[in-house]
Amino acid sequence: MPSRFSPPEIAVESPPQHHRHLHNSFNLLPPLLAAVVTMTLILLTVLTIFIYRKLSRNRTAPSESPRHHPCRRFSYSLLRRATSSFSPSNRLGHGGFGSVYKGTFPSSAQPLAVKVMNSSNSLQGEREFDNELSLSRALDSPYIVPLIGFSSDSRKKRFVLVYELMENRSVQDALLDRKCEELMVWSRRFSVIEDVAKGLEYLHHFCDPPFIHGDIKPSNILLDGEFKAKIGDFGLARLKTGDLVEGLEEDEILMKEDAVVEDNGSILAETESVLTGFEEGASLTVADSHRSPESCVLRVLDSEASPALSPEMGLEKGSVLSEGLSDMVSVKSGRDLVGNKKGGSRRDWWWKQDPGVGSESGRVKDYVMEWIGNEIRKERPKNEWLASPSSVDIINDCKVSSSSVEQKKEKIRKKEKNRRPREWWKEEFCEELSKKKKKKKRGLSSSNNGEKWWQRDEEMVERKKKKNNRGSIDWWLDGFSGEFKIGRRNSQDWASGDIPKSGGISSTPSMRGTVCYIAPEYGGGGLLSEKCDVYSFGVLILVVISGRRPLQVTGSPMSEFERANLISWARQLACNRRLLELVDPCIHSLDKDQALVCITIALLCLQRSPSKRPSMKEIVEMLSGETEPPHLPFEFSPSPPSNFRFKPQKKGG
Ligand SMILES: Nc1ncnc2c1ncn2[C@@H]1O[C@H](COP(=O)(O)OP(=O)(O)OP(=O)(O)O)[C@@H](O)[C@H]1O
Repeated sequence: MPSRFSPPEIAVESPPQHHRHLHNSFNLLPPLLAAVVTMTLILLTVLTIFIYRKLSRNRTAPSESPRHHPCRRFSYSLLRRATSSFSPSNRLGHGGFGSVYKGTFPSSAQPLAVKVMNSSNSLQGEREFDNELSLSRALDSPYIVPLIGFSSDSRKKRFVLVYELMENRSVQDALLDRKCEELMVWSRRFSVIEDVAKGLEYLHHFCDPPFIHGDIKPSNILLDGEFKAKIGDFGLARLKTGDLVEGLEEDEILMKEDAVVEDNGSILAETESVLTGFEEGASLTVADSHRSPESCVLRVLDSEASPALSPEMGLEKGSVLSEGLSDMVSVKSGRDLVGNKKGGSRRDWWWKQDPGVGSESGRVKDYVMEWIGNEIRKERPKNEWLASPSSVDIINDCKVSSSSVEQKKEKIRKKEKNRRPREWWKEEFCEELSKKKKKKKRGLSSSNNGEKWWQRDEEMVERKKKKNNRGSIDWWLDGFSGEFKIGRRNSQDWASGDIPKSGGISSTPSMRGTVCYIAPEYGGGGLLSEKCDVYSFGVLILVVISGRRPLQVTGSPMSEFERANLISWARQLACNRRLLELVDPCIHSLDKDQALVCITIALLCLQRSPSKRPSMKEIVEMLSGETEPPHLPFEFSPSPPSNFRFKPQKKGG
């Protein structure tokens, strides 16, 4: 019988205690690892989300803009790539505060215009950037250049604005420089005028809050691919504080009578008042006298609002601001200027013949005079008729006896061949100035009697009309009222000129407009009102219709001197009922009625009294034919033929 084998009992030793612990640890390891990995993953995810959100906010964070096209923040490197490192070949143009480049994002085909503000040397660029950004985001109209985005880094002083590209660039560029064939059709020019009028109407009356552009001129009117015009560059724009502006319009200007230098329509007065500002602590930098006066931007820099000018920054009164401002007539002004007449006559600048003695005024004089002289010489370098009064005689003699003209011309040509040309135009201006001086001495021009300056002005026009024997230069100078003017300001002006801040919009009184486009009352120290835009729009209409700059010397001598000042020429043509002569001869398919309406509107806009200028709403109605333009004011009524002529030198015997 098989015995049952029972295995020997093996004493099973229980594992030692530390082994059990080890075993337990091994058991715990996987979940522990899992926990660590999970935690790490969670941390990484959170970190990634954080970084991603930060990056994406930097690149594309939508602003609180009410616009349909949200204004986005772009990284500087993205914009650099979009413009091939701001390559000069992509440069579309250059303004007072930097350059504009064409670009495209790698991810989209939309072409862009990238404006890089040069703010390395002054705060003005940064200010314009802030101003433009705050305002443009609030605007949404087919007549305004859309702002797509921006990039800003105040530490590195990089401020960039990104706009929709306007294929045909500015009116200045397309009409005055390139003379685009497309703009030689009347309907296109008319639609440019209409579009700008509607854009300004939107700014003044429909957008919320309403704005004043402050710098309407051809280089700020951009043309898209179909030559539709849009208003751009809101760097000098301000909030239109309706009641304040309208309420102050007349009273404040009246109060500023003293601030406005006697306005008798003379370029000398205008030029002088600019210079007077300089005598009192202004600064001017003019890098290139070949550039036209309208390429100069007047910016009055308040000493308090402009740390760029503070002594701590090493800049003193009258010092040159910066390279970047080189095309600007910049006037440092402010409360310290109140009545601070320096010793000597305010008109002394003219007679300071040595610009090198450190006088800023000398430089301004040089600028204006050199520019006119350059223009004249540039166009007709061989025309010795310009060289001396005796040459002018030849012109006059031409009318009398054409047979001897050639002989005389030849004689004078030989005589003056090696002589430095006498600049007759300078002499004329000097003559005019001394006449005014004498007049003032007699006290004629100081009578004030509480009249508004424009009333005096209009009376002067009437007086002038009655007076038939006007000097040759008077007539030509009529249109310059305000175009070159910066009047004195008193502390009250500055205080009242400071429109209260609202919605982060710059209210600094430190900015002006552009020479030739700036309204006389604003250049003369008044407030910026929507009527300043209306005035600039008037100049713009004349430029668009005539295809000429507001100050331009070209072509044949006699007619050109007459036309050089576009505004006075238009006024003169109105008096002589020859308005259509203003129309660019290159224009075809002209609608004469439309052209007459446009010129009439321009003249209404250019009235010296801001309150007499029409509103943009009224202008749009006139342009659309809804209402008839009113009759031109009395100053444009027909008068006896102008006495404009070159003054022949009296000959002995
Ligand atoms: N959105 C745009 N599309 C195409 N071209 C543009 C655009 N914006 C500006 N430009 C071009 O760049 C030029 C310079 O513009 P910018 O606004 O910087 O200066 P400006 O208006 O000429 O002078 P400033 O601003 O000093 O008065 C314009 O004249 C225009 O030709």
